[in-house]
Amino acid sequence: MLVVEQLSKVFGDLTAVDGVSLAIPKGQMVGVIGRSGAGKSTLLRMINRLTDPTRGSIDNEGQDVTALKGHDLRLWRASCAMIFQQFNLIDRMDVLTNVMVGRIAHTGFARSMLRSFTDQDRVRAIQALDRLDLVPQALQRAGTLSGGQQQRVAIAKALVQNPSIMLADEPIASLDPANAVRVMEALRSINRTDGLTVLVNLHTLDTARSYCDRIVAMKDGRVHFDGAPRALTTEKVRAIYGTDDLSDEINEAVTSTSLQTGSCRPQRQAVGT
Ligand SMILES: Nc1ncnc2c1ncn2[C@@H]1O[C@H](COP(=O)(O)OP(=O)(O)OP(=O)(O)O)[C@@H](O)[C@H]1O
Repeated sequence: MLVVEQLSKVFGDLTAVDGVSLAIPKGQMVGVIGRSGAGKSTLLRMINRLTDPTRGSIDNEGQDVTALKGHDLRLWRASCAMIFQQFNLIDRMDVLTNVMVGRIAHTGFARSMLRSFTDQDRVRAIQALDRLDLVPQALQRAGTLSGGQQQRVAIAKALVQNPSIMLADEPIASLDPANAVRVMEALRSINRTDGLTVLVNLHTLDTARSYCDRIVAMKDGRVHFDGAPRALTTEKVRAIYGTDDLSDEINEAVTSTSLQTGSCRPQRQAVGT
């Protein structure tokens, strides 16, 4: 169980995250939604400890994450893998090496930079690429892949860290709908098959509804809704996104693009339905 209690982050005069408390059971897939600036990224960055909280606590399976330093902090960051909108790959390096760099917390920085990886690292990386249908691209330079492929390489790189939690900060925001579906399917498959806890920030309400067990909606740094997708009623959506005009759809301008995927995918929710 990942437990966040009264977590806050203050930047100067701005409270970006304001007293957020969440208890996330192992293996849950949680979508974090909300308008731009609601505090979604800051929340994920604090959980990974890329940003230090101003107040509050983070506890994972009884470990006080907020207190971690040095080697223990590096291990936490590895076990709590982060995926970003902009992939964070080294463009001129081949895909396989990019993925093996994910082993840095286990192999050490020097070996990783010298690209001195073990056969076991290579096997792990190829297995991860295989899961994401990327073995044919293993020796290609990362910068030559499509955005969707690069994001899947980033997921493979996260997988070789051997994480127990995966944090994805708007992983599909730069992708076209077809690639966005592949990335979301990959995250859900990892969640379902490996039992990894997944927290994913999304601009797309439909995507959160389609893929996540639970939706946490943030507004002005606070949790405004926390529950099952079906409990997120039109009224609640209106309040979260601040749409006053009751005849308006919760449209792309508010929730970004909508994904149409293969099965059991609800259509875009219109206000009043
Ligand atoms: N390092 C920082 N210094 C100052 N202000 C920051 C910093 N990081 C974030 N903020 C501010 O904190 C608020 C929350 O930002 P955050 O990126 O967490 O929101 P978000 O919901 O993820 O938005 P988006 O969907 O646009 O990424 C914003 O007002 C943002 O400008």
